[in-house]
Amino acid sequence: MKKQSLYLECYSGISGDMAVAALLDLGADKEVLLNGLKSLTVDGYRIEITRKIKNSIDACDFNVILKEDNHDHDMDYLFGHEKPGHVHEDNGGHSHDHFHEDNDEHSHSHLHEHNDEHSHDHLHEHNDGHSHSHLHEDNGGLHFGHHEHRSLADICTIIDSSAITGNAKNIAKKIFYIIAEAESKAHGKPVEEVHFHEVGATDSIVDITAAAICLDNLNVGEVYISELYEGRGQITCQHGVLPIPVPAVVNISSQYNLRLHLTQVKGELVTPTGAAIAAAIRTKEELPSDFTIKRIGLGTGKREYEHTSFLRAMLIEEVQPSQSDTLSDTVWVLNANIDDCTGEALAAAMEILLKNGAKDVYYTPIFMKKNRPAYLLGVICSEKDLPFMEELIFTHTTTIGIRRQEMKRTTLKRTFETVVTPYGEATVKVCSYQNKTFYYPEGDSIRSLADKSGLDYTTLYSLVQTLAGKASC
Ligand SMILES: O=C([S-])c1cc(C(=O)S)c[n+]([C@@H]2O[C@H](COP(=O)(O)O)[C@@H](O)[C@H]2O)c1
Ligand code: NI
Repeated sequence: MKKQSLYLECYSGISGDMAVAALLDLGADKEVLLNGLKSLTVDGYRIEITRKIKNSIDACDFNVILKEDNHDHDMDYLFGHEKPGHVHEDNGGHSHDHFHEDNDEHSHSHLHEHNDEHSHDHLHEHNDGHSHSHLHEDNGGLHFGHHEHRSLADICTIIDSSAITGNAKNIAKKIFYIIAEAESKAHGKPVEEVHFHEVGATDSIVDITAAAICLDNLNVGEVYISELYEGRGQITCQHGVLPIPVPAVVNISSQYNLRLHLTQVKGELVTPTGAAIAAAIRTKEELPSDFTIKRIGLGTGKREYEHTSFLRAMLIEEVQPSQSDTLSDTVWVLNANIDDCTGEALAAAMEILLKNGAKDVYYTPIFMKKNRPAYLLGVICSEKDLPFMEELIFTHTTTIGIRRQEMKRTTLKRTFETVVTPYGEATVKVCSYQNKTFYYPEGDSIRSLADKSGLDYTTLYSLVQTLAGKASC
């Protein structure tokens, strides 16, 4: 039986904890996850898996609750900020979420909007006195109290010495490698010298390993990821104030060709860990045009936004091509309004464009500025041919500007058949749609039969169409 595929719909962004929660909700085995995490040589935390209602939508919530004395977070605490999505447990043993609603004046969220009247200046004060780089300078550089400075090699050792499956280990290490690569680029250090703070802390190791265990456990075939919806503004982390998307997210998106979609939401919707998970697990870029949804999982984030924020994971089954009459793809449409080119030159340009791969070329008579009768040139082409088509238009017409637009296209699948008539052979295009079959004789074929036979085009067209229909019965 064909494996089901995973589709992650990141319309509220993606973070490590959202990914784990969505995969658990999708059916990943909780016991396998908890046993796998227990085998990691990291401690000072506990896991909480609960349900949460967000804007009346029920979703799964995955929480890594750090014990107060966990050294990884000494400095976060001192700075008064947190990694997104994780809570500290105070000495009294009860946890408190640092991600309160915006209107909570005691909010300790490290998400800092400069135009937000509830901003917390104490986060900035540290910028003056301390470097916030998460990179550890070995000689005389700044150290963050008892913060652990884990390198990629340290983290790989932790993962390798755990009891999780080989595949889960590889996924977890790949995610960390992608983050290390992005951090290395952001801070100008070789990958081996990147020392993680926030993203190497206990909760990140747990989030990333948990995502890897869950994905492995779901045993999916392909993995599709939607565009990553990202917010805007600035965020304060150990580096100080960073623009959103943060450098690590931008680097990962660029390196792994993840599509970002910028929204008007204030705040960080895509974290480096979330982007790295997306980059590491995606196996195919284009979501199949036809699929059925077998199961849905929703994972919440910890931050509160106006929109209902969750990561939606779906187990999907592609509808096999034979079951569908149509194909879906993307084409580009180029346009230029031309008022100063001769008809002869325009005809030649059309021929050149068609000869060089344009799917279609057309002219529409228009009236344009200054009451000028003119032509609108339209060229349909594939993405790969786009630069060459533009070159040909600039070279062979007088236009000095070309508009372009990407368009989704649905086409009927077609086959070509040869029909034998008393006057020679003709080619017929055959398409099926909703249980009906259509026969479209090729125009050039009919014209050549008309030339040979002396019969008119319409008579020959219906003859060929009838013969094609009969032949297929
Ligand atoms: O600590 C590191 S390495 C770090 C680097 C960057 C860069 O963009 S560079 C950003 N951040 C921010 O820290 C938190 C935690 O991210 P997780 O992926 O671990 O959830 C987040 O706000 C990042 O933007 C940290
Ligand atoms: Ni960084």
